[in-house]
Amino acid sequence: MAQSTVRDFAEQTGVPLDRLMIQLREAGLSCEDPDAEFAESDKTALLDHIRSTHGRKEEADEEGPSQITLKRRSHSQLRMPSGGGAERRSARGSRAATGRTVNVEVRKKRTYVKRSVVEAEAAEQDAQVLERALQRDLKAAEESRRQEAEAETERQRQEAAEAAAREAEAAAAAEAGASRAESAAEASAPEEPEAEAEQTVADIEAEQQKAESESARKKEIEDEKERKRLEAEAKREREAEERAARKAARGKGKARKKAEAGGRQGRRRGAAGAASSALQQEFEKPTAPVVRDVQVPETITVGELAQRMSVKAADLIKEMMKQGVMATINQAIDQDTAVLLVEEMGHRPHIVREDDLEEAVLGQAAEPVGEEVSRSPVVTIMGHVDHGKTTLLDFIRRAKVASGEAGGITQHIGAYRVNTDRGDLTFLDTPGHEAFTAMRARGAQVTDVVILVVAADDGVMPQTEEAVKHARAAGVPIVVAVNKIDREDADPDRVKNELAAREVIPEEWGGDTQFISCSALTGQGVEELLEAVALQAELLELKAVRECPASGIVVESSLDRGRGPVATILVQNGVLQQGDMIISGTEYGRVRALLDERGERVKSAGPSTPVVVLGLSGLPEAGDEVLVVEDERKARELADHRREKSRDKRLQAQKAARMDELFSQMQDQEVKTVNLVIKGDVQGSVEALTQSLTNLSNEEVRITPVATGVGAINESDVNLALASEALLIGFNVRADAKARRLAQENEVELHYYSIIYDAIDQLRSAISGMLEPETQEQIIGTAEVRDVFRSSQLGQIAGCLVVDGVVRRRNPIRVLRDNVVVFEGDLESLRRFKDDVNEVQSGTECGIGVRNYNDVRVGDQIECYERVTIERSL
Ligand SMILES: Nc1nc2c(ncn2[C@@H]2O[C@H](COP(=O)(O)OP(=O)(O)OP(=O)(O)O)[C@@H](O)[C@H]2O)c(=O)[nH]1
Repeated sequence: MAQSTVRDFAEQTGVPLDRLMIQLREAGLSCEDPDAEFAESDKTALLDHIRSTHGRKEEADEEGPSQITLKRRSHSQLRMPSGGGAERRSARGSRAATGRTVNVEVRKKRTYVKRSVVEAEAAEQDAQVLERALQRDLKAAEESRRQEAEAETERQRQEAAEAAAREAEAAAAAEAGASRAESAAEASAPEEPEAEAEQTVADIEAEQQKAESESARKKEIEDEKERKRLEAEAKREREAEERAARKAARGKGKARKKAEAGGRQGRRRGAAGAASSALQQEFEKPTAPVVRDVQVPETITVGELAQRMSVKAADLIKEMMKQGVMATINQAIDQDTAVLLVEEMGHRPHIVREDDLEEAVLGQAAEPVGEEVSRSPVVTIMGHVDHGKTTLLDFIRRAKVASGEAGGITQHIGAYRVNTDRGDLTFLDTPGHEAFTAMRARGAQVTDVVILVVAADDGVMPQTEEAVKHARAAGVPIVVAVNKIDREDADPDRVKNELAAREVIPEEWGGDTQFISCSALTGQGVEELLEAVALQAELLELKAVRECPASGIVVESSLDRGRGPVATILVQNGVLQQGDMIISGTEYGRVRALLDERGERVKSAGPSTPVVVLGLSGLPEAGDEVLVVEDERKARELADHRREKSRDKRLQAQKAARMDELFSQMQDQEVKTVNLVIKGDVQGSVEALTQSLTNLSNEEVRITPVATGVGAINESDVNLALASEALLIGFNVRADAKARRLAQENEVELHYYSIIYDAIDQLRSAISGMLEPETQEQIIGTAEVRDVFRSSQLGQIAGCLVVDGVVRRRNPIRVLRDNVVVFEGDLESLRRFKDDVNEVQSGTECGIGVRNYNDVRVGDQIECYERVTIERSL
């Protein structure tokens, strides 16, 4: 505490200095110099003195009165003139005849206080002030002393701790040293007393260390407690902060959303609110359009494409609408459309090939490399229905196929290898009916030569023409078999003429097509036909690679109850072995057995050999490529990949179809839909039937196959037919017991067919019933207006001559002027002379009154017509 003088103290307290000096002197303190230091001891003494003198002074004052009060009273009279307010104002005045006299009494009081008392009071006040000041000062001094003492204690404690640490270190060092010294001590015994002395010192030091370490340990515990407390506190604070931050973030999020919305609106409306300005602070607006590299796979959903371009799906959909494409966010679009859209939106599309896995798995198999060897030709027989295709093949392979077929028509592709004198020929027996167009087209793709069968008695028919087109499109040479030459009405030249008209020119006429007259029934000319085919094949120099993984084409597939999926495969390259792992479309499997066209087991099949394969996981599609792969894992991988791809594509097609439907329905609400569920024995038949039935669709009736499949009709087919209100068609298949029961319960009709014509005809007639009957107008008579009369009763009457047909009173009419209809309505009256008649024949004059029309003129024509309702059929 800073030192102060007596004068300072007097100034601080406001007590006059001389009084303070008196007080000090009275307290017995020798204070002559007011600028001398006012020590604490002096202050204490002064305080004691003040406290002690306080009571004594009061006692001393008790001697004699401390004050005297003097009182004086004086009287006087005032004379006041009479009247006026003075009288009233005088409270004590007496009334006189001439004036008034007022007695005035004045009282004075004066108090005298003893000087010593006043001084004592002042001294008392000062003493009180001094007492308070001294108390305050002394208390402050004491407090500072206490603080100093505490600081000192703390310092000492710290020093002790430091010393303890030093000691501990020294002890550790000493211990290390002691172990070293121990051996030395053992060697030098005379040093023992010194060692003892050291021991004593060491004991004391150890005692000290112990005490110190004890205190240090306590301190550590305290520190630990403190640390934990601080940590807990910090944790609480952190959590509180986090909570606050989260809350703030939520608030900000909302604010940002609002800001974004505001920003958007702002941009749209051109108004910038506070929110949009916040947005601008957060994001820097790009100075140039951002061009992105966008990977475009084979199929992609609209949403995903938008994401890859970093645009909003809604914007992309808008762009698509501009391009005339309607799509939803989850709809898959094809690669071409996606590329177009990416370009339209100013980005760079990169087409992603999804065949990498195909290449990796199939490798060499896809592209056969190796020494090429000659192979036998694959021949397809085509022609119009009933022109003798099956009979011809039957003759060639000497087996009765035609007689075993339902309705005498070949229902699906069969592949047969036939040994002839001119080597092996592989025949694909394609049916002649138009329904099998798709299969024929597929057959032509694997075909080297086409035998076009034309019945000599029938000539070129629609399917003959179609076969020519398919062969031409596939670039396959044709050999014409002019069949049924044994028939009396056979006219081979007619066939030549008709085909020449379709640019199939016979060799003898300077063309390049061999025409062979034959009879499939008698076998006449069949040898020549085969020779011609062999010759044609020779010209083609057909080759195949034998030493490579086998590959081929699925000709047909069906589900066999005992053997599972069965596929007829035409091997094109390599040699297919039993035990090979093959993949075909989305199916794969190890070849369990190979069967030839006679149903006999074979171990292998080389190029141009048709073979039945057992062991696939499912039914491949006719026309699918078959490839041998290294192992099952790869085959499975690839099959899965393809399945996924095909599912995507199917999804895409389905969605597109729905959209189409939607739009067409919007355009025309009157369209009737016939849904079909078609099941068949083999894939080819189902496909063909589906196609030909779908082709029956027209503007008014749409035929939609909702489901197709191979195998018996089961419960789920019936359920599907129920749900989609579909006709259930079984082609060469029947419903199983459960399905039959379900169908019966729900009155679902089952339509079984084994001849494709029947299915088509029946559906056609069913659909015909659904067509709206057509109403046609037929003009039944015309009359010319020769004169016009007016009748008071009937109004205007036109005198006419019926020039054509008959005019009937009940039929509607039209009035034509210069062949332009001027009125349409009914007849009011039809008269012949004065009689009303119902009809007037041609060449007869009559009077005609037209209802609600009085402007018939001479030269007009009155046309009488009737409306006829015509039932329609397809
Ligand atoms: N006279 C005579 N009849 C024949 C000849 N070839 C076929 N036919 C008869 O013609 C009819 C039809 O013969 P198919 O072999 O079934 O005719 P297709 O072209 O195979 O008929 P689809 O399988 O329905 O396409 C049968 O009755 C045969 O007997 C022939 O060369 N001469």
